[in-house]
Amino acid sequence: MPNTTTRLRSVDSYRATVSALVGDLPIEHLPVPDCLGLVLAEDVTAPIALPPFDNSAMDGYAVRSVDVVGASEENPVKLPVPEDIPAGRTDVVPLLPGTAHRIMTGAPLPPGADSIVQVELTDSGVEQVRVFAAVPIGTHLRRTGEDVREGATVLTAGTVLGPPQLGFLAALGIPRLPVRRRPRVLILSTGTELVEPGKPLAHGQIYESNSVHIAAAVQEIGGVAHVLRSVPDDTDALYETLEPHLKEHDLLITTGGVSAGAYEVVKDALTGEGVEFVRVAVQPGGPQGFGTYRGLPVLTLPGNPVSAALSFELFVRPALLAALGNPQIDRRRQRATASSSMKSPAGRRQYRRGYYDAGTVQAVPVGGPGSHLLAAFAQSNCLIEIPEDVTEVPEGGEVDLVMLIP
Ligand SMILES: Nc1nc2c(c(=O)[nH]1)N[C@H]1C(S)=C(S)[C@@H](COP(=O)(O)OP(=O)(O)OC[C@H]3O[C@@H](n4cnc5c(N)ncnc54)[C@H](O)[C@@H]3O)O[C@H]1N2
Ligand code: MOO
Repeated sequence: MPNTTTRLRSVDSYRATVSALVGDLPIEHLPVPDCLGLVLAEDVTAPIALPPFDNSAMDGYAVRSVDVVGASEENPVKLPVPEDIPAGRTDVVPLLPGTAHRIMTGAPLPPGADSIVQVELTDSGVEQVRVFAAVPIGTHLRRTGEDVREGATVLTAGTVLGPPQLGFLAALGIPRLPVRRRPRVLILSTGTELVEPGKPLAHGQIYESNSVHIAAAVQEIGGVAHVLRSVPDDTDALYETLEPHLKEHDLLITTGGVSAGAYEVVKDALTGEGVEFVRVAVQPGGPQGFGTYRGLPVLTLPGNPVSAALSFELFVRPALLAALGNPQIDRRRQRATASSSMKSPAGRRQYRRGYYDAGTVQAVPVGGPGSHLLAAFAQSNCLIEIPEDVTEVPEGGEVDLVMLIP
């Protein structure tokens, strides 16, 4: 009897299943430059103040403001210049009343000085200097702790580390950061018809593309992708290919071989080996599998390229982001009006590829619902989400979008 009674899992419950399978990644202390895109696992306090010492914001002369009162082009004030203080000078050279030290940007302010006269307002003298303008106290000074006080909490756990955060933490002299380890994801495509790009295609063969998409998507969220050579529809080939790699990874993602045909290599190889095959109420992306194969968490995605990509987007991406400690696991959403009508199967949440036009606030469906339409996906900037209980969206109807761009 045909198996038409398999219970469909809801999108939300399957998301939770995948997140629980992936779990949290362990915390490790990584060199700051290696942390781009990772997430702080603990709060960071400032080990030093920034700036760490009072210093000059300009190339010029450190003076006491009272010594240059009344200075002008016509009546310059002449001061002897006993010291030159380039940036990086570490000894302390106090300023005596009635003198000026030549000083460069970033050099420590000499005790006794309270202002900087920038070089453009002087004759640039070396032994002595003529100052052509008065400066109020505090001119062109950068004060200790003005940016950060020593001991202050400067970034909190959950902060995503981009270039500004990494540069700032380096400025504090912090060499390593507590972050959750990058997920190491093993990727295996299956299908006898698959050929590596660059090689000739025979009739009936296609280029393997799922692993390229999935690996890029893993890397985009901070993971490390390890792509295996694709395997034909042969369970022994699948076991042998996986065997050497089961230990050093956090997750295995396979694509293909999970539906109802005669050669379902992933289903055949992993049924009874800790992997459960289910159907999710989503289109594309219905046939899914999850479990643990010999200690390694596994997600088996359907082979159709858009189905595999959407499965990653809907289930794997949020799970990996959560595993990394990222508080922002969902894409930005947007309301829009549909530029044309769309049909959707009853009881399934459909994701159509779309183009969101911010000017007209319209969502334009790109291509049809078919899960082989790769060009349409590549030309999209959003997914149009059609809920389970909606079978038709009329032209001009309101839709929710999942934005694929920031
Ligand atoms: N009788 C039924 N047939 C199908 C059903 C079903 O319920 N009953 N479900 C359909 C749905 S929905 C999907 S999705 C696919 C999933 O099938 P598989 O996971 O077994 O995937 P394959 O059959 O191996 O491949 C499907 C399709 O995708 C191409 N493909 C596969 N891997 C790659 C790759 N790495 N790169 C590029 N393209 C790939 C493959 O050539 C096929 O065209 O099953 C439906 N059928
Ligand atoms: O549900 Mo399949 O994943 O449409 O293509």
